[in-house]
Amino acid sequence: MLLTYEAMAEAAKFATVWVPFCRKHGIEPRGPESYFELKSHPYMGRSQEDFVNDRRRVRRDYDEFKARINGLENDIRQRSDAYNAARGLKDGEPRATWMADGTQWEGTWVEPSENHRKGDHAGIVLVLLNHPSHSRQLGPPASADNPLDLSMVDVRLPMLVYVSREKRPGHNHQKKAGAMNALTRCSAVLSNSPFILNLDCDHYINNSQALRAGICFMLGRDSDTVAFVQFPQRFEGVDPTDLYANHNRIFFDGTLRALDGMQGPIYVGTGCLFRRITLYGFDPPRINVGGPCFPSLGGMFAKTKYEKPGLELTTKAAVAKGKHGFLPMPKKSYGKSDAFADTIPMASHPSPFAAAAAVVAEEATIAEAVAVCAAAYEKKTGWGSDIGWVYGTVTEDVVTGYRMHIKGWRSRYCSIYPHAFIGTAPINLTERLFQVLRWSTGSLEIFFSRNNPLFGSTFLHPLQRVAYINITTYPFTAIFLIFYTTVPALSFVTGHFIVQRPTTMFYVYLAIVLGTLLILAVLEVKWAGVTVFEWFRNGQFWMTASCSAYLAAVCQVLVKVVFRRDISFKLTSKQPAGDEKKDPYADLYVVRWTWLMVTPIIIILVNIIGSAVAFAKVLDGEWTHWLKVAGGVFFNFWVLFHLYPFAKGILGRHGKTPVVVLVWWAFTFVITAVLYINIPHIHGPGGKHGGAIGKHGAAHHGKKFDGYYLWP
Ligand SMILES: O=c1ccn([C@@H]2O[C@H](COP(=O)(O)OP(=O)(O)O[C@H]3O[C@H](CO)[C@@H](O)[C@H](O)[C@H]3O)[C@@H](O)[C@H]2O)c(=O)[nH]1
Ligand SMILES: [Mn+2]
Repeated sequence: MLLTYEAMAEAAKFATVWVPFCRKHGIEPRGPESYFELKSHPYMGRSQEDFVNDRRRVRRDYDEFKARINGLENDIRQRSDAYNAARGLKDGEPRATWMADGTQWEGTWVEPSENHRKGDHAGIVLVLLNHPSHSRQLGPPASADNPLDLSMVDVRLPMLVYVSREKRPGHNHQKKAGAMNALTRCSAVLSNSPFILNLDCDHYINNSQALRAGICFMLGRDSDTVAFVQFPQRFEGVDPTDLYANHNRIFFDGTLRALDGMQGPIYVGTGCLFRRITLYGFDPPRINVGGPCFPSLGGMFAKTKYEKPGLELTTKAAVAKGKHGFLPMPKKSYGKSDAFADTIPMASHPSPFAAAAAVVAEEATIAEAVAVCAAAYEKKTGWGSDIGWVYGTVTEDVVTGYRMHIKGWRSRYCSIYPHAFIGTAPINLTERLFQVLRWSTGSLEIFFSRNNPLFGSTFLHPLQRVAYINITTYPFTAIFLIFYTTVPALSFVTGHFIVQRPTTMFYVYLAIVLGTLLILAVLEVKWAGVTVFEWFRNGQFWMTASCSAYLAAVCQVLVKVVFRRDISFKLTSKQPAGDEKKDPYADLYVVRWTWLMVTPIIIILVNIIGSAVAFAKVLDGEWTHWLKVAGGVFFNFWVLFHLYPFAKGILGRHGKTPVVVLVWWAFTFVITAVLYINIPHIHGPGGKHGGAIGKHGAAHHGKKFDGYYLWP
């Protein structure tokens, strides 16, 4: 979109002031919006006058910059109208969108028309900021049109390029994975940096040292086997009590960190630093996937399989094979561009900086960059299967990292404070459920693909394989969970119990399961630094997601596997443009109905009704051993406790009042109990008076007292 391009152009212009200002005064965070919103006193410990003046000046520039951005949409429209009017367009002729320099925009037009609409437009590569020089470049001293004294500050800016890949109807553009692959080729031609940082569009850099921290894991001793460095995802804009566990603390601070002790964390799609050549399908120079916990276990495979592979162009073997001969895949799997293939040996040089000749973005280079973004570029190549981000699943991240791990590459986890990157998360229940539906569907898609971790190569650390099996099968927990959360409550209504009289084995089994859970909980809270409250939130949302989204994912993927139907998805909606000043969490209380909500609602009802019936049966004298019933009722309440955030969510604005959910639940409970007691035919003939009449009733009676246990 032209709007994106012009916004980037404005940002590039503002950066010439902002970046030197940040370097001069050590500003943190580097996002101007977050920086100017800081509550803490910004003057502390800084040489007063110079800083205050600079800050005031930059603040003004920033406000003007924001105003210009907000006006862009209008500017573009007016400018285009003027150009179109000057051209004397007739009715029905397409109304072009015009760039500021008086040329027609090659991408999507404000009024879409042929070749200029979403999914049907040319590829565009526009260089906003060119390569910086290799050496330091000091700025000018203060002057009339440049009030900041930058004579002691390096004013270089990194290269900045706008890329929009070609889109044509009838081509599968492979969503994000396809976008990343096009960008990878494009950047290879333009700059070919040996490392690639990947961030989602809803993320920003919050700690200017993040890149340096990540690179340490790539350049350190013995680090040449590290394929990528994954940072935990952190979010802002999440409601303070994190109703739907958007922060995902257990996953980021427990699971990912634990994986660091084996072969390394999985790739989660954003906040990840890649070694470029791993994306091209290269093998690691050595296999040393042991990690600190189980070195011998991981290292038992072919430790010396690769003695210094021919990664360097300069080795005799590589020279003998020729420039392209040493690629891990036949040259044609990389596509038609020779210019792109030529960049690969450079990127794989062990000391890339020594080898990198300064690339200059001139016309021929840019034409090549456009060519590698063509819609048909990947036809009959290895892109999306053996090279680059992997296609065929909506969670391209997990499978892309997996394919590196099975080659024997390692990955590292890098958590720093202040958080490296910050993104946004969907706080609306429906959005959140759909997000989890997408993740769980994607995971299952991997399980039912050629990338099933059961069959991955033996270079995969054994425990890492277990982790990958977990990551690709977890949605199946839905089936068991639905059973656990409904059958015990239903047993109260029907009077049939699965476990009639608990055996010793039953108790032993129960103790083992509970003990394991407890150990896990202690580990997670003590060692991952997750608070008990966050731990409960994670449990609560796990149950909500499992009985709704996971279940739907299982059904969806089974349909895909059996009927070969493709699954389509929409993006997680970004923060709504509502009145954020009034209530930043307004979206939390918006109720948007979806089928995903049906199962949790049924489970809530079943559990309330189950406990109410049990209660009524005791009151009624039908069951006399009420203490035994209490165990089962407690279990029902335990289920309800987990679904509390969900219940709050579906009540919308009413859910804002804390007790409202409980009032509803109590109401349902009482109504059910009263109905049960007063409508005799519900509980069978003669039930009210001890049920001595029918054979049927009596037969039940004896058993009921023993068996409220339902935990198989
Ligand atoms: O056609 C597409 C779709 C998505 N994206 C990018 O993908 C990102 C992730 O999409 P989002 O809607 O924000 O989904 P989330 O659920 O927040 O994403 C998480 O889960 C995804 C896997 O399902 C990963 O790809 C993401 O990196 C990870 O943050 C977006 O920011 C875009 O940058 C594209 O470039 N093209
Ligand atoms: Mn996102």
